[in-house]
Amino acid sequence: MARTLKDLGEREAIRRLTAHLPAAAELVTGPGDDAAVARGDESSDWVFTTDPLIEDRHFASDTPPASIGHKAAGRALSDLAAMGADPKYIFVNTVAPADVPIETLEAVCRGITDLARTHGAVLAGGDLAEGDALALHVFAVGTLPRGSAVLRSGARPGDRIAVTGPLGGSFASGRHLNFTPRVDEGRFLRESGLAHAMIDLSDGLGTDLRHIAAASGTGATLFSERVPLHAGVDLNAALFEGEDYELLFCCPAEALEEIRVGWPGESAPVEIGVITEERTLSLVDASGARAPLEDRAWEHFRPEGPRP
Ligand SMILES: Nc1ncnc2c1ncn2[C@@H]1O[C@H](COP(=O)(O)OP(=O)(O)O)[C@@H](O)[C@H]1O
Ligand SMILES: Cc1ncc(C[n+]2csc(CCOP(=O)(O)OP(=O)(O)O)c2C)c(N)n1
Ligand SMILES: [Mg+2]
Repeated sequence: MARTLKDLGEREAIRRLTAHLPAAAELVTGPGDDAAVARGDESSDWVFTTDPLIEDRHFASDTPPASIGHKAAGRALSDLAAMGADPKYIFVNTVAPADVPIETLEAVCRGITDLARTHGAVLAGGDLAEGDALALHVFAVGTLPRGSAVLRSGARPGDRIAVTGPLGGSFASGRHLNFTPRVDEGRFLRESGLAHAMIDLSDGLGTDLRHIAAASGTGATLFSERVPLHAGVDLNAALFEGEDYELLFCCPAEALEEIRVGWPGESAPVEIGVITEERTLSLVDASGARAPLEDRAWEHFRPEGPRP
């Protein structure tokens, strides 16, 4: 019997789709990171990413159009931030049913361009096509000095794990629609040269830390009482709900103070754990008790997964 996406889940399906792709000389980082990195001129690299935003999957149908645009652009900018890139260009393919008012799409577009401008990017093009539900497919292009992208794969045993802000409750609070992508923070971490690895938290800390550990060939320990939580949410929300769009990065313990001193954001990053040589993921609570970190964050095609 044919195996469907529902049988495999999003992560296994992506693994299969990307398993045997041919390499290209100028492509420094292909599938597997928050964005791809390609050689530009002798002093710079290009960074590319794409993300869909689909009605009833990523936003409810009654969402204000400007918020839809903000979120669509914010997700792609967050991926560029996770590489430490300077955003440059955004493209958007808009898919919409025929009865959508033009004013709605104009407001979506304003949501995109307002956020893009804040982060130094411009809307450079796209396409418009008819479809059954509103969907925005955003492509974002950034740049950074040659060889300086912060990858998922650079974490080393002993590195401290830190996040740029509180987690959990993104969907219930509406933060998934109006978050600020951590572009300035990502750029600062890249410029500092102090971060060994970085990822943006879209699927949930539990899964996204797993991506860092897998790419780096390490494990990780999280200290549960250190994970910063948004008001009114518990640790499980922070670990498994997703859509926080904060950055998680790994750096040597002694780098944390220097990072805090130069930090461009409002609140300093919070140290929540440590990278381990042993390739397992675990949670240590206030009493020192250790438990395995469950593997059950957000995944497309998995209706039994945690849904808000
Ligand atoms: N259908 C696909 N074909 C090729 N590469 C893919 C596909 N889907 C995802 N990828 C790649 O797999 C990696 C993980 O994807 P995803 O989980 O969507 O990343 P993110 O959470 O950062 O948006 C990325 O590097 C992405 O480019
Ligand atoms: C209507 C609706 N249902 C559910 C959610 C919750 N949700 C949708 S996608 C997602 C995770 C992140 O999205 P994904 O497409 O996996 O982004 P990526 O990891 O590829 O950046 C979550 C928690 C939502 N935001 N809106
Ligand atoms: Mg995802």
